[in-house]
Amino acid sequence: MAITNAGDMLYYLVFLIWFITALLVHYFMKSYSKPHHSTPQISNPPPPSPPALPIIGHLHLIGKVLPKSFQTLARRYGPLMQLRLGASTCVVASTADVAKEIFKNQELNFCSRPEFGSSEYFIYRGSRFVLAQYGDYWRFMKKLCMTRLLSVPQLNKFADVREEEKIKLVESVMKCCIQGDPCDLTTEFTTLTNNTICRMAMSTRCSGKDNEAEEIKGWIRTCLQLAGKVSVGDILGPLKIFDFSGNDNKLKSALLKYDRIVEKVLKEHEEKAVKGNFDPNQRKDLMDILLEVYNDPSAELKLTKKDIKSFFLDIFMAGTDTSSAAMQWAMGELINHPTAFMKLRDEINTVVGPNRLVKESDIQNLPYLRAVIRETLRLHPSAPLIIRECAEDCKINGSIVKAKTRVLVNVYAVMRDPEFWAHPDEFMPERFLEGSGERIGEHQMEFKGQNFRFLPFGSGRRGCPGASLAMVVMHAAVGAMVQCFDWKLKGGDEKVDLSPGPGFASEMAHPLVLCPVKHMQL
Ligand code: HEM
Repeated sequence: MAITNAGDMLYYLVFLIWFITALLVHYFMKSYSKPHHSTPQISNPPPPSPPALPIIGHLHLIGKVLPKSFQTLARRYGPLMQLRLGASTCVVASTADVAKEIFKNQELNFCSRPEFGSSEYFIYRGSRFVLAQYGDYWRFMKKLCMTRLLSVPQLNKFADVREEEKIKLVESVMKCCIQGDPCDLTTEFTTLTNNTICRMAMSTRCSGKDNEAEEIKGWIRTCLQLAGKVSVGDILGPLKIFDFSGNDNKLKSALLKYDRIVEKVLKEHEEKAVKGNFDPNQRKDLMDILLEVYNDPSAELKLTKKDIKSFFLDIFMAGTDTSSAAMQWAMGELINHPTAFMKLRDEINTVVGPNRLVKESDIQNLPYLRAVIRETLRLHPSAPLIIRECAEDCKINGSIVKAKTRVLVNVYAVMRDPEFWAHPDEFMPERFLEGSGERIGEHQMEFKGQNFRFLPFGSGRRGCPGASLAMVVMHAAVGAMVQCFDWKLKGGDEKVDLSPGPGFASEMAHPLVLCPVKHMQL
């Protein structure tokens, strides 16, 4: 990592001094307190663990792509292993059988998420639905998501909004074709998902003339980036209170700015409702629905405005980059597999014809498109490490997992397990087609975690409530990109670089910039 300024330099110097001192203190304490007799046999052993170093634990064994590093370690230490990354300990699950134990057989024991990274510094602490403990607040919000906010009838009411945003995406790429410019698909897909969620959530767009929405998008992006950096705090343990890098403070200030703008949009929605400007036939956006619940004296739980603002931050953070990353991977894989690309285009041509754009209602008649999206999510899950917390001591795979342990289900490893998947590292959409010989689950196209080999959206009560929305947006957008354009690589590259980026998420290491060539006239 390059040190770029004096602040960074000071930070690294202080960190180094702390690190060396702590290492020495740890060594001395250990050698003085070493027992002289061998420790008795433990009847309930913890999960197996690689040999650890003082202070840093297993950090030295971890490469920059976390799910891949964990997959490599699991081959040696088994499907359930314990790792210590600096000050934080976690248990990593890496096979479908162990995932089933966690997500199904012992579901209630693993229904909470731990506080991690930035959560202590969030101004919305206590209101975060994504990080909520399994309890009344989480149950209330989840029910609201499934029955109203992200339910299929509510999604259907906004089909026209998604159609408009998809057309804007096609027009924007077409503009690159006409001008002969390369097209940054990373930005295009992120704009699509941001705008779609923003319009469905609070009837504003995140680009063009709408400055409020543009600002919200900017602050959310900053929050996402800083939240990732602040997770390093987990590794520093108690020393994170010193906030050497200043990221915690930057995150707090970005969140306050986000809070101010969303508060303003909230007021506008309230005024509209009070003035009676609200047309009863007009569809309600998510903010209208949440305000209705906020004002409902008979609601099971009293929502606060902080809960509402926090919910929007959660769905932006959980829903935009995840969907955008999956679409980038799908395009990258398709371009590197021209036979699959042409097979998909032929299917769209046959079902949709040459005179109109593929739309959401076509998806059910496009099995190969559905197989392409599923195969993309199998190879490149946007949330490769699903984080849960164990409520009470329990036994899994012959080992004891202690209460309050963080458990990471490495769905990246599960979905590339050679025991269950033929040629697990190959992009082969055909495996998801009926009669392929590779049985996925009850239904060949199942994607909500009912079988425990295919888990892109997690599983059980805590599974992703945005899966249906993500699926319709991704199918329609990738379908349109294949239907309308041929894609050339920049500067003589032969293949799209499909290296994964660093960290927890599974984004591409480099932005996906390609040269589109018009194939279909709209
Ligand atoms: C390709 C796109 C997406 C992927 C791969 C994805 C994946 C996931 C995964 C793996 C989880 C954890 C599930 C578990 O613990 O079992 C999750 C949780 C969640 N996702 Fe998604 N997601 C996507 C899109 C979305 C969208 C579009 C939204 C909302 C608009 C959303 C909202 C959420 C929320 C609120 C949670 C937390 C649920 C809870 O804790 O109860 N996600 N997602």
